[in-house]
Amino acid sequence: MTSPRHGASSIPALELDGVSRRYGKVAAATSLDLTIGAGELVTVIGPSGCGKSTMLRLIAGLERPDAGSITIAGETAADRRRFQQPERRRVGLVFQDHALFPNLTVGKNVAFGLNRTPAREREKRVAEVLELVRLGHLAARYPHELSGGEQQRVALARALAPRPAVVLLDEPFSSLDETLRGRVRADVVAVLRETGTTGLLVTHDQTEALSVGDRVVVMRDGAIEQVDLPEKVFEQPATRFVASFMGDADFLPAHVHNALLTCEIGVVSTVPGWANCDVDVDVVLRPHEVALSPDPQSPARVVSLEYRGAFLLHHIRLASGRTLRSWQPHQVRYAPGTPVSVTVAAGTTPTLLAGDRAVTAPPNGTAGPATPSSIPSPIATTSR
Ligand SMILES: Nc1ncnc2c1ncn2[C@@H]1O[C@H](COP(=O)(O)OP(=O)(O)OP(=O)(O)O)[C@@H](O)[C@H]1O
Repeated sequence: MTSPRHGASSIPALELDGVSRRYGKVAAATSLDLTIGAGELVTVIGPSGCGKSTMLRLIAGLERPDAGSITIAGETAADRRRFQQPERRRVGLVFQDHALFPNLTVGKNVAFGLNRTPAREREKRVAEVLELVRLGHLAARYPHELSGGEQQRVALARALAPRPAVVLLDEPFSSLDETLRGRVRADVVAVLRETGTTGLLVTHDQTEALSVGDRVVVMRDGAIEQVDLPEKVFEQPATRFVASFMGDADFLPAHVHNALLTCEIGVVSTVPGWANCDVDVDVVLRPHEVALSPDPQSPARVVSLEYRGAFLLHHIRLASGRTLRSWQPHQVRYAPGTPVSVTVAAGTTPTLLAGDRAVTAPPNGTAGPATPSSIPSPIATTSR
């Protein structure tokens, strides 16, 4: 979703500038740079231990950065000299485990962060945010009398009540079962969007990261690998790691010569700006970009099938022994052992890698700008 957000102001809701944090030998955050506009919803994803929670804890003021600065709605929250305590930061928190006070009613839980607000105004605000999450009728209940999804909506209401500049959500849906998860996610995202709230949401789920975020932050080993629109992160990954982490990806050694990208399965595409070069790269191919057709002459073989519900993932071994994966619809099922010709699907604009980084110009810089042009129609590229 990339809809423009109302309530947007020109002051970023959040700015991280060179933020670093170590725990002994572990670099949990390394020179993080990130600017989030008011009203934006940004998702953060990366392998376990890559520093996602550390980033949120630094923003919330639960950790001090070793270096760099954090600015929330134009106010310095942390830098070399200053450190604002968590309760003074305009940040709301929503965790996986809801973290509601069990001995307080829903209404009192939501009122908790409003202790400096006059009583009448506090009551009004509690009623308002509970209405927003459609739980006004449950204000007198205790947390244990609510479902998991309702508890998470209360946690969101509590986070929103003091009108924070940014809400940090740390895997807010991961304790919910699959069915409930989708519903609660839709509810929470709708509330964030309706209220124009800026959000930073950590998730382990790639589909969630891509579908919920206006932009996606991909982290690895304490550093940000890429911050981009969801479609860019998926279709134009900046690194080999992002390509393989955000969805299935296979890599084949390839060569660009006279603006033609070729690899073991034949001509992949043209690369217009690479006219004068002769370079080795790797090409990234995702299963939906790999087309198959039975061909008794081909040395490529289907080695196994994986039923993925919406499609059948075919694992193919090429003549070199390298493997590729190809999505096929249900009615197409090539049994293991079937010889198949392998081509790149029409319209594919593949990512090229030099080493571990994506390149859009020849690595040696000898030619002009270059993005592989998509293939207008299938090119006969039987793997031999
Ligand atoms: N208080 C701490 N003391 C020492 N090491 C820590 C501390 N907190 C985090 N770490 C380490 O810092 C690194 C980043 O941890 P962090 O919890 O931020 O990762 P994460 O991406 O949120 O992981 P997960 O997805 O598993 O929750 C890890 O190596 C972790 O072991």
